[in-house]
Amino acid sequence: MSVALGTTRPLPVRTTLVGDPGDLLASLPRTAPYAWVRNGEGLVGWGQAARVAVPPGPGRFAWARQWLATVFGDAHVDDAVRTPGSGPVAFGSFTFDEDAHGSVLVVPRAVLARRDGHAWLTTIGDAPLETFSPIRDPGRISYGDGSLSAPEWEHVVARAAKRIREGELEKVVLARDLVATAERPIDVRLLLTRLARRYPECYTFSVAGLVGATPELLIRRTGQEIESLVLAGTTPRGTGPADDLARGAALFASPKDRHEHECAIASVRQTLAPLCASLETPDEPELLVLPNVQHLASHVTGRLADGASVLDVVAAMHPTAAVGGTPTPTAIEVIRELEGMDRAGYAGPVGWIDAHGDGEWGIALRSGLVQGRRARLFAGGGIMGDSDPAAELAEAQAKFRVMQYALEG
Ligand SMILES: C=C(O[C@H]1C=CC=C(C(=O)O)[C@@H]1O)C(=O)O
Repeated sequence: MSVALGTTRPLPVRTTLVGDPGDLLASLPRTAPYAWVRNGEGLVGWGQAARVAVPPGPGRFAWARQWLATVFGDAHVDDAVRTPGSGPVAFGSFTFDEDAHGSVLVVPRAVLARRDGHAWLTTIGDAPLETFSPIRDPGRISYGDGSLSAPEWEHVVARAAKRIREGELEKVVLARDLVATAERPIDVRLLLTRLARRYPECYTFSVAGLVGATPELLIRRTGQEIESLVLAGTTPRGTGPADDLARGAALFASPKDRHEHECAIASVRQTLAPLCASLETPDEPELLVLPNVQHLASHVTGRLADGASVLDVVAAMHPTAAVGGTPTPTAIEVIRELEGMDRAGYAGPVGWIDAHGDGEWGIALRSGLVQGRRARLFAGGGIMGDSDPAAELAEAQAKFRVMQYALEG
């Protein structure tokens, strides 16, 4: 059934190879751009062939999978490319909290993609597509506190650390929001272009107003193969190469950060193992150096045991301890109690899925929710018993810089 076209016609989908399209993001029209781009490769989409608000609740991923099965199953597909991301594709963003409204799936009317030197275009329907319009600058940006001021948030971090020391839980990830207001409406394409240029190693994404550049790959599924990049443990960049090196070494040697990272790896291992015939997790993390921060990073790979789709794997993994905590149920309660804000799609799964269940989903970090002239920016960090509130605030400020740069250039 074709939902957005308002008819009971199946979606007529056509994918063809195209010549090098250049910068994928440069093809996007102004309204509702969808994107998942890293190092110049990925998928961008525009228009809407079908869209659904996923109802909140514990069954939301199963509901989404069912909806996708209906929309994709009924489509008339002419796919000359037959690769992950060809044929009909849905972009999605799920709220961090399963009880929150705001999760969405969209099948764009056009998807332009590039991988390994090949580019392809998928279109749905015959109606003319919106064409490119010039990108406009949003003008001066001013910032205000979101739900908590910086000192209030430091206080909340101290309370969480105390509860960890008292044994209630092992780790919790706390975040805060900043509200950015521009002089003129914010053109998401400008943010995407700046993010992709400055953070090429990250996944620059845009789905239904949620925009960012996340370094954290929750899961990529290509046939039976899966990959994940687990991040936890962070230090801001230094003042120069020597300071960077010293900070990186200190991060690597920090028991607090290593423990924080081990919690994140353990949660990923625990949720992936039952789904996999084989699973490889490294013994030691590596350093991932980004323009604003350095992270402890572990690259996880595996082979699925059966035909689970990428969304099934997302459902099993979310929320990992990199954005929730350990143990997960207690951490979620503490987040609801202490943060005092709705995370919306921040720290939730964001990405794309095709009709064969392949796809790539990240954790929506270093992101903001853009609406008109306003954007709510989010950043947080893993809190342990020995966390220093001032250091956690500095880490969150460093993470905010990603979206502040996207807004201001
Ligand atoms: C919660 C965030 O980062 C997570 C991912 C990587 C490193 C993290 C950390 O070191 O605290 C966090 O777990 C954020 O960017 O808002």
